[in-house]
Amino acid sequence: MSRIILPEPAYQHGSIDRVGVLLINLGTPDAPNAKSLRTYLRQFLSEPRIVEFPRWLWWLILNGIILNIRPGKSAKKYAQIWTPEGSPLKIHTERQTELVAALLKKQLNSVPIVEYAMIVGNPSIAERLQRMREQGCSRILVLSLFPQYAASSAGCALDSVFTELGKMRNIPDIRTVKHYHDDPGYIAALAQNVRDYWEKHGRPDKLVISFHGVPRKTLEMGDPYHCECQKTGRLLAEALELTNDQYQVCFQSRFGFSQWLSPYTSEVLKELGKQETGRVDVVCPGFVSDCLETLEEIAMEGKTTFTEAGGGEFHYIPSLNEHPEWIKAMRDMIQTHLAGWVVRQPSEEDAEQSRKRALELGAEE
Ligand SMILES: C=CC1=C(C)c2cc3[nH]c(cc4nc(cc5[nH]c(cc1n2)c(C)c5CCC(=O)O)C(CCC(=O)O)=C4C)c(C)c3C=C
Ligand SMILES: [Fe+2]
Ligand SMILES: [Fe+2]
Repeated sequence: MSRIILPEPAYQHGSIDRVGVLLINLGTPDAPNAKSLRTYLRQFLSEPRIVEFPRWLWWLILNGIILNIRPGKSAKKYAQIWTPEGSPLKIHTERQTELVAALLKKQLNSVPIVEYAMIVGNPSIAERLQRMREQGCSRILVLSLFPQYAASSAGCALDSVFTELGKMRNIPDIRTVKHYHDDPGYIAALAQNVRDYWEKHGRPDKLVISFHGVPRKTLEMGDPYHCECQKTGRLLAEALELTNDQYQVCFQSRFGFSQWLSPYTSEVLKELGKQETGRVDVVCPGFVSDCLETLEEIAMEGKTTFTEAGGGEFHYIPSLNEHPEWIKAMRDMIQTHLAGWVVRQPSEEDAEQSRKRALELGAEE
């Protein structure tokens, strides 16, 4: 396949040499209607890392069946979670970007340009990489907003970045963070978010820890996603000091008819309902922003499944969204991976720690 290497403005000696950070999330439709959903689903479901099927056969199924039925159905679901400012996924991703940029600015003396992009829809990875190059970014750190690596999520994000870099003449330095399912800052933020919720609303009989599913065959083909989800689940339960019978890891959002990772969240909730469990809380650590899959599939559909089967109270614990511990965890990961590219300045917290230490030392003398 031939590839066009794009022209660039003439090279300038002494031109600005900036560091950029690109956060990547999945993407969301532009509006909750069938037309926008058709565009979104066509792009999403044409990604070879999302649907691994013989191309010609998948083209027929996608265009002949799925794009005629799913856009209308999905649009109705999106309409239930849409806000006056737009799609929750986009709003949270935008806010996270602004907040982490502000924290980095406090701590680094060479301030990186922080942008976000979406694998599917807008703003696209191509557009944002181009914009970062125009702003003088010659070194770019890519952090995908999927803590657990799956070929269909973080893999897809990295693939799209590499495709765009492959078209550039003057390719920037690139660093990538492919996963952080066991990062201590991420786990501490998840645990704090759950504790905050329990402080306000009390505790459940069972904590259901639900992750987005993927086809089971991808596990057999070497995708680490299943193991990374299990590890996040275990570390979160340990941080919350839960015993084995107080939590359950499971997988949601099955698409199509093949076997996906199990147990399925819907079946777990039905079973807990049948056992007349007094209260179930569900948390979704794989989604750092609330989106269709958490707000509709879990908080609405999941609640109905559980209560109709005979269960008592159902609570959905919101995603990390703009939780300060999560923003700090992102900042720390970014700083770690920018090592050597930017110089760290002592933060307010560091200065405070030094003042305290000086006072303690004074008292000891
Ligand atoms: C968290 C990581 C995700 C993985 C892994 C993932 C795999 C995956 N998804 C589909 C099919 C669909 N997913 C849809 C929505 C959606 N998926 C994720 C995340 C992961 N997907 C998010 C964050 C969202 C919500 C986006 C939003 O706008 O709020 C959809 C579209 C909605 C619908 O019509 O149901 C589809 C389709 C597959 C096939 C797959 C792995 C093979
Ligand atoms: Fe998905
Ligand atoms: Fe779903």
